Amino acid sequence: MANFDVFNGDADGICALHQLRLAEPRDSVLVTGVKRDIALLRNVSATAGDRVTALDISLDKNRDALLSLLAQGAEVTYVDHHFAGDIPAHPALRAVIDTAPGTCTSLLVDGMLAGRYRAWAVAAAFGDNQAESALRAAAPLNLSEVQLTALRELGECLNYNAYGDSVEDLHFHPAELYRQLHGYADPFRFMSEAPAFATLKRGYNADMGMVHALVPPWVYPGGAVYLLPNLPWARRVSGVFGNHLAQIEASLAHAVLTHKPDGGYVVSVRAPLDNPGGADELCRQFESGGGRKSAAGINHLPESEVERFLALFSSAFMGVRPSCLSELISPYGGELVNLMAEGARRDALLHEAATLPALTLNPRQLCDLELLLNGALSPLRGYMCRADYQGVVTDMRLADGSFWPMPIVLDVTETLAPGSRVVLRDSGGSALAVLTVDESWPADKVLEARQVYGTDLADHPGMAFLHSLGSHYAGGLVEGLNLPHRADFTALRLSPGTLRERFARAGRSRVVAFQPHHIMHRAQFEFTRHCAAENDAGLLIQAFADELPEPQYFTRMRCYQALLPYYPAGLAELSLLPLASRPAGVRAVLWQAIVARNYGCSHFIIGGDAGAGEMRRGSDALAPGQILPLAEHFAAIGVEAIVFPRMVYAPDLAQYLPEEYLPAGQASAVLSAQDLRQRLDDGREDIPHWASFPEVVAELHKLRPMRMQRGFTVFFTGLSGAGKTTLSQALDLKLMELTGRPVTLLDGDVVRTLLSSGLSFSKADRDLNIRRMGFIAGEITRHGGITICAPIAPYRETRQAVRDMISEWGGFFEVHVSTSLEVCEARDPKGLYAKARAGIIKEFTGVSDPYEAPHNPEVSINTGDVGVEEAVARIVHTLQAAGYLA
Ligand SMILES: Nc1ncnc2c1ncn2[C@@H]1O[C@H](COP(=O)(O)OS(=O)(=O)O)[C@@H](OP(=O)(O)O)[C@H]1O
Ligand SMILES: Nc1ncnc2c1ncn2[C@@H]1O[C@H](COP(=O)(O)OP(=O)(O)O)[C@@H](O)[C@H]1O
Repeated sequence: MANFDVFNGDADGICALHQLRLAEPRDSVLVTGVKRDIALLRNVSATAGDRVTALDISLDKNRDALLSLLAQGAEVTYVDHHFAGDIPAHPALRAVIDTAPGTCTSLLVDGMLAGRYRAWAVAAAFGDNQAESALRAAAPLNLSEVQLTALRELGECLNYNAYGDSVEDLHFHPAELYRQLHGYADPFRFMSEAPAFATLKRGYNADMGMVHALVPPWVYPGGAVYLLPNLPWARRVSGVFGNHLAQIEASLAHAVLTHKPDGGYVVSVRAPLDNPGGADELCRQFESGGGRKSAAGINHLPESEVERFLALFSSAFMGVRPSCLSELISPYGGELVNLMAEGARRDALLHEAATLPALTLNPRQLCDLELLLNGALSPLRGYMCRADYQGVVTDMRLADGSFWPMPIVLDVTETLAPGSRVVLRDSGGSALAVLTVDESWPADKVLEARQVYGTDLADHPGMAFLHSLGSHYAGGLVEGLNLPHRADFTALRLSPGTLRERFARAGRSRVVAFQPHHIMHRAQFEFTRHCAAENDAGLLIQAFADELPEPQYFTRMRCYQALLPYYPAGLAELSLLPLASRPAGVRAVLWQAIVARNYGCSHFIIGGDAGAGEMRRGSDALAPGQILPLAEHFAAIGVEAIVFPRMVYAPDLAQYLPEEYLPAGQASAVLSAQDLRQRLDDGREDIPHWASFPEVVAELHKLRPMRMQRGFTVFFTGLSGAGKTTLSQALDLKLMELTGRPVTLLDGDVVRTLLSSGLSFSKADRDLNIRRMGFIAGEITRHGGITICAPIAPYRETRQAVRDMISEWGGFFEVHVSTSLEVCEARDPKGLYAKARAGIIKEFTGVSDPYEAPHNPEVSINTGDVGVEEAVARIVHTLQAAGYLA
């Protein structure tokens, strides 16, 4: 005779079995699964005389299997509180089924056991979101508040463990969790002693932290529908989250849609706690739906059924709810400017544009124009005229007295006639806008550098920026014809209008802006999430899209995209910001805050970008003493400033926090950008999860593969006849032997006959020759290839330029073939030295032209002393030591 204990994997199923087996111990086969796995009886192969106990799984969903077990002669005890339909009458079936909203299976078992082990039933009732029933059942136990709270926590944690798409998502297989429980008759001892409980509690807190600031994408008068991403934490918390919502807003119904790994959604529905009914009816209208009156779910809701579900949900729960109108921050100056011409006006302008003089905008000017056209620079309606410009430069005020920190003018190379009209084009010739010139004047860059960029220094980046501008400025109104054409990440190029609409639809009244220039790691993620939660706000990540499309840019964007699913669903929006940044310290920050406001943001995070060194704090983004005056200016802008603190990770607390809040004695950890780079270079997988997300690290690995997979260039330099060609050819063969990768050999002679034919041996031509070679080597290195260059390359400065160009993409190894002039001349393999000495060849390196030996080459080889094999071995060794060869 065999025993089978079949039970739902949630708190109610596990506790019900635990109570029963404490009272009536029995060796049994355990049959269970994730909470949604309710058709469990079919997994039981019992025969005559076997005893089957089924707990907390709907009889209706197990009807066929039950009938077949009974037909086999098994004896079945069935205890449950879910929809049962007709209960079969059979002498071998003992059914204790009650579908009343206030009960649960553990309470039914508790009734069967006359209250023995009641505390477990209380925990289960809490876990099943039946707090009132739990308290009623607990009354005779005379528990303290602390004990009641503990039982609630126990129920919630046990219940939480059961949610997931499959048992892989769970912390414990429910059968294993039951076994862990089994040693404890006293739930309080279980909580204080069992490591399993500590694990669940930690997991629960971490997962609930993720949903803390969720905002529902669908809101109805009677309830709200939330969306969770396709990630294990989301699958784990989906059901518990429903209970949590039910408790915090008892008058409303809630549904949580969780993306499933293979498409579609798992759905949890909770009826309002104040009026518990209707959840099961709603869910049963879908093929895989079922449950109880107050809490029900759908195992698989296909994408195509979402609309139908939303319609049924909103009509099932028609309660009255105060409408939550969005009170998004207004645009700066009150109104969102839209400079795009439409309809007949646009047609007329397009027609006129064909006849107008044109200005072709550079990438920076394109960014400025795009922000003007889409309203991000509201209330500006064009480029500033002189009075506005001067007010802004000297006093941060427009002519009308309103605050504005950054000059926005069109820089040109000569004065434009007032009243004239100019068409602004992109480099492809598309007409973007028509400017009516109001004023044009010569730029006073010295004044602007001092006032706006706070500098007189020639090498200040602000000065370089100003010098990149034309010598004159023009101001005047702009009418838009086309937004600058952008081919990359088009779905992320959202205008202020579009974003405002999205925020309003989501019922947002507050939005925090974060404008990163660099990759966001865990510290940035945690702080931004925290800011949004603390301010009951959404988050807008405004990724700067102002650089030329370098590979780093694409990596950056892909990293932001990879990060998004980690935010609670609906919390964060990612959008590209076509803002050409200015190295103007405080003024730049203030300007960017105005732009953020126009995009709908009420809060603005200052600093926090993970730059070349370590993560920059808000205070590091600005010079000391600049933070305080900011407050006043932010007040003028109407946006709340949040200064990014130095975030540290506290391993013992398993969380990030600002360093200043780190409790005394707590250890802290920070992974510096340098350390991260080093680990990436070494191909190490051990980048801690607290430092960055694996998806982000994977993107970085793509951009910066480990050295072994990266391209490199071996650059020989030395006199004619020194042995460059001989060594490079031998190295070429060796590298192919060792790596199996193709190698490109660019010999001085060969390059001169093909790429640089016609070039002389003057200094200028030699430089050009080497730069060409360097460019090609750089391209090959960039794409992960191996290149060997073997020119004379007599000038140090040129070799350094090539080194700089190539090191950006991969390894650069300078090999000085230092064979002496005497030896080279004695060899004179091509008879060139003889000709040079005879004056037949002019400007011959070493004889009548200079050779600047390298100061710090990676390798130095004098082929007068060192044989070819030994020389190649030395180079290979250097490449290995640097990690580029195995
Ligand atoms: N005036 C003069 N000076 C130096 N070399 C001369 C000159 N005229 C011709 N040659 C031949 O050109 C080869 C050097 O070309 P490179 O392109 O390597 O020279 S450079 O790096 O641009 O200085 C060099 O090849 P190698 O002997 O292999 O070095 C010479 O064969
Ligand atoms: N150890 C050595 N390494 C390289 N070349 C050597 C060595 N010993 C003698 N030679 C000879 O020196 C000459 C070097 O010429 P080459 O490789 O064309 O020099 P480069 O390319 O620097 O002008 C060849 O004739 C080569 O056979």
